[in-house]
Amino acid sequence: MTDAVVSSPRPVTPTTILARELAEVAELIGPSVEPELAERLRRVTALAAGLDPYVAACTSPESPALAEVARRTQEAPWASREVVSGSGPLEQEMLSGHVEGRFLAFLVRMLKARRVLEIGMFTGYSALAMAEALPPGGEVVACEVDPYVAGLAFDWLSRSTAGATVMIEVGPALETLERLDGPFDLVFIDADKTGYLDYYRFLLASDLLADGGVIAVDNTLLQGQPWAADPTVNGAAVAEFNQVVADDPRVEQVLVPLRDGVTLIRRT
Ligand SMILES: C[S@@+](CC[C@H](N)C(=O)[O-])C[C@H]1O[C@@H](n2cnc3c(N)ncnc32)[C@H](O)[C@@H]1O
Repeated sequence: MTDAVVSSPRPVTPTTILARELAEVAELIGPSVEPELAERLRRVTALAAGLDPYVAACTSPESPALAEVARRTQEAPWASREVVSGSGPLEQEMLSGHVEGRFLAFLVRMLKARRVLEIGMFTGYSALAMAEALPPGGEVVACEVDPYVAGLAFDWLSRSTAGATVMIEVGPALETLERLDGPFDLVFIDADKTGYLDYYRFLLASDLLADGGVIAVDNTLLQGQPWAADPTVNGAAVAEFNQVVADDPRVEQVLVPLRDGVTLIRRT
């Protein structure tokens, strides 16, 4: 692969964006600053920049199979790839990663889940993280609209025993949901942000979610856009989603400020 330039993911979470902003502010202010201000700037920058590495260091490591999916995703030539209608541009930053993967796996085990539904699979990292936590005979059904990434995920996941059990459904997720049979003990929503409300409403109106089942929704902090920036279309969609869920008397929910935010929702 000649055009693959391996680059580190850019900051896409409130904390990593904050760390980058603080480092840039320190750069702008320069060295000729009062010692106390310089020291405080150093402290807040260290606080923000050190959080994610510390959280990762205190979290169980990812499996070799997951590390492999992460590595291959980082090395894939996203920039040179044509956008497939409906999916939007795909980029390595979409991958949830080590800590969120362990979080999802923890949920699977805590719920004693047997069937898991993922809406938005990308290269398969979170699907594999959840599949690894399932008991024998359990299954992950993973929806993905983009045939290119679905193909990558199929190839990469089939290299591990747990990954080979992931059932990949290619197509717009809402159409897939209409023909799936429930119930699922855990549903992870991580696809197009403008579709979140449709997925949520469909899940609550159908029998796809098991009694006591949990919906986990990714990116509900969306880089801080709902409260701290002019929101993009996706930011506005997530802000509306969060408000609808917060106002919905049928459910209880908690927004966990993990990475870019994960909201856990269950019927009351
Ligand atoms: C943020 S990525 C998912 C990341 C993945 N869950 C992980 O942790 O690695 C979002 C994915 O949703 C897919 N997607 C977008 N719109 C979709 C739709 N309508 N139906 C199914 N998948 C969709 C995109 O193609 C993309 O691969």
